[in-house]
Amino acid sequence: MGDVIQLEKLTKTYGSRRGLVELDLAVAEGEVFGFLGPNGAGKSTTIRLLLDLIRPTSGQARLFGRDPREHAVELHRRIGYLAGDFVVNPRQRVGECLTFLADLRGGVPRTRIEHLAARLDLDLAARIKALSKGNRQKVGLVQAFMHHPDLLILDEPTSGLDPLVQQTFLDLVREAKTAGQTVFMSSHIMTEVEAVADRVGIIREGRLVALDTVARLRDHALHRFEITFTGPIDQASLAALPGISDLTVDGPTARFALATDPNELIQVLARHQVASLRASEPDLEELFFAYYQPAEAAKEPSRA
Ligand SMILES: Nc1ncnc2c1ncn2[C@@H]1O[C@H](COP(=O)(O)OP(=O)(O)OP(=O)(O)O)[C@@H](O)[C@H]1O
Repeated sequence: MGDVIQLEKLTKTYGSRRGLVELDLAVAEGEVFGFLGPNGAGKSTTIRLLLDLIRPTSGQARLFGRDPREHAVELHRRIGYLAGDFVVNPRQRVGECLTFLADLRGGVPRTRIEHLAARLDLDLAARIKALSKGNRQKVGLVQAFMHHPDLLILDEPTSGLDPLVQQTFLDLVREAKTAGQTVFMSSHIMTEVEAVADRVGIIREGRLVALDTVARLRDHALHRFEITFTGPIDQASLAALPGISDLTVDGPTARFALATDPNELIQVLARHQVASLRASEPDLEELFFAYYQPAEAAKEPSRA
């Protein structure tokens, strides 16, 4: 399988302002890629460059091996795009608007639109201007998914959606993946991306600061432990464990976080009597926030 998205040293400056700095990235066919970062990190800039809505200052983007500028019409037919600031004619009814957008893409069976609208609990008869932000976002989702595009590019797709509809959205992404479609979605929420993405890129201040599979990120994330001993606690052995942080001892109970695998911890525990042990799921949100810190703070050694 080839790469659907290839970015080479993609750079965008807005006057003297940084937008995106030398982004190298490849997204494979059939992959769900989560593009994470705080507000102003450069996610929308990347997406607009991909779609040739803005032009790079230097570097290049390729979609399906083609230049988005030279092959815009052909490429846009293969893409479902949800803009971060999705806007449509407010005077239209939802159904009218979606039929119009479907016709622009060569037609979509009415049943497909009805099916997606029903799953997202979207009223096709409502006027766009009467819709809440969340319901407008649903219109954006239907138009992005309805024509079964080879590539879905979704900028903050769950923005404004209630939790139930967010779950339906995640189901749609899983179904797209099963059907072999490629998904590139931006977000500032780790948990939603973690639930569906194969790989995650974290962008901060225009630069890619982490790129890995969700599985490997999870391996590197902090595991929190709470261990109650029956005898005295050997605090020195615990404190000497590689990757340990936040160690506190409260009577017979020690609490700490571990950024490595637990093998050495197990060796320490084997020398003691343990009454109970609790380990929490690795917290990717914490890892993510470690990458989120502003550049100065990030120079401090990070637990992640
Ligand atoms: N048209 C523009 N003119 C000037 N600066 C811009 C423009 N668009 C974006 N920027 C700047 O580029 C940087 C990246 O913005 P971008 O919108 O790509 O971030 P983002 O990660 O999508 O954030 P958000 O979630 O807030 O949309 C920010 O500093 C932003 O102020």
